Amino acid sequence: MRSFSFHPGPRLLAGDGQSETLADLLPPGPVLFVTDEQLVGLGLIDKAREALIESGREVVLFDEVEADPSRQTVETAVDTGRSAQVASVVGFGGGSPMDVAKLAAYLLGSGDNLDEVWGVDVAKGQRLPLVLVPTTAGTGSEATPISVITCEGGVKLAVNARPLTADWAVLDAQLTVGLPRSVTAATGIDAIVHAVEAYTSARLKNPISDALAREALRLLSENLLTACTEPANIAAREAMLLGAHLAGAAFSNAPVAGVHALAYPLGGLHHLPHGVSNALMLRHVLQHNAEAARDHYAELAPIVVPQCESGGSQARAALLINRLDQLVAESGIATRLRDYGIDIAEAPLLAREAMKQKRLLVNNPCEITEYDAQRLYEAAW
Ligand SMILES: NC(=O)c1ccc[n+]([C@@H]2O[C@H](COP(=O)([O-])OP(=O)(O)OC[C@H]3O[C@@H](n4cnc5c(N)ncnc54)[C@H](O)[C@@H]3O)[C@@H](O)[C@H]2O)c1
Ligand SMILES: CCCCCCO
Repeated sequence: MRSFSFHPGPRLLAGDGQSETLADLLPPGPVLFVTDEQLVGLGLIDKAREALIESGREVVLFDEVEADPSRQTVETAVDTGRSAQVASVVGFGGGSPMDVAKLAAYLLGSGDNLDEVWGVDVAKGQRLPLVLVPTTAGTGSEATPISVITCEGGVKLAVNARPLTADWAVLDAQLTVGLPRSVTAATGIDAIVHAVEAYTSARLKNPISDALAREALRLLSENLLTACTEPANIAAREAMLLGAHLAGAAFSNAPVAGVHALAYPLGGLHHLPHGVSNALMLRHVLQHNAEAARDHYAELAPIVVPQCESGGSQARAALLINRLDQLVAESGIATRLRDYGIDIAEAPLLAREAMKQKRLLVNNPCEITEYDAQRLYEAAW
């Protein structure tokens, strides 16, 4: 067997109503509860917050997280937690609040500054106790040691280090039932991209990530459209949440690549939702990769197109790409850059920005040059 390492994620607690058991997972003392205003307004945090208060804990609410959170938001969350001398942190929401919560727990616990810890395995300090509760399905952020922050000029930077791994992830699909169709679709596609890119990750692909990615892709591809069309279908919602978590565990160890690298500038510069950015670039990057990743794509094809055991690897790879593209379209996501007011003349700038994501591009099955990226953005326009 080729040598590899694998880091398991947080301990997992799953099932209805589990988000109300947070008090059992946290030490005594004030809790920094990181979420966003919309979730507060929807009442989604109420049961969890009330349970913490009933347990005798002060809940210090930080609900200022925006989509694709900024450095400033992280620093404000840290200031809030430091002022209240919190003993633990809860991240409750989609990837945006969870990423802020991870960094707040780390920076409060270690005393490091954010600018000291960007990159892979730079953060080596201690963090505060941390529990993550995802409400989208999803980034899988609750499973990863990663936080992605949008910095000056729209450049997305990441902290990717084991201390950011939460103590617990709590999967409570009831929290995702109210996801609007557009968010269900975008976050579901993001999870599918995590699974596919982990399976073809050039440097760190490994048997455990492969197994997680395959099961994630099965759960996600079988349930995405049901979750979109039947939002109250709890079985579909559970499958999506578990699939997103497994995909997060997969890419934590076999990192994402070209689709994400080209998606980031669309989020950073145009504030497109993260999942939409991935959906826009998915078909084009997979087609670019098709020759280099043909065998791996062919191995994944029967998961999303069950009757395709026959046919050569090239044909099955094409079936995978076409089926995923069909899922994006049927989920209702508009799939052209022009649909979001982006001018084709921006392709060179977007390509230059994508090239900054070298830590992602090195995981792609084949090279993506700046010219390739420009061409892919033009194809996506
Ligand atoms: N750390 C990681 O491993 C990782 C992985 C992928 C993406 N990300 C990051 O995650 C962010 C995107 O996260 P996201 O796609 O989950 O979206 P998000 O957290 O930005 O939320 C998107 C919108 O959906 C709303 N929402 C969330 N849950 C809801 C619910 N249950 N019902 C109704 N509305 C709900 C939010 O209020 C928000 O308005 C990006 O910053 C991306 O870079 C991180
Ligand atoms: C190191 C960057 C990892 C990216 C996570 C998916 O958005």
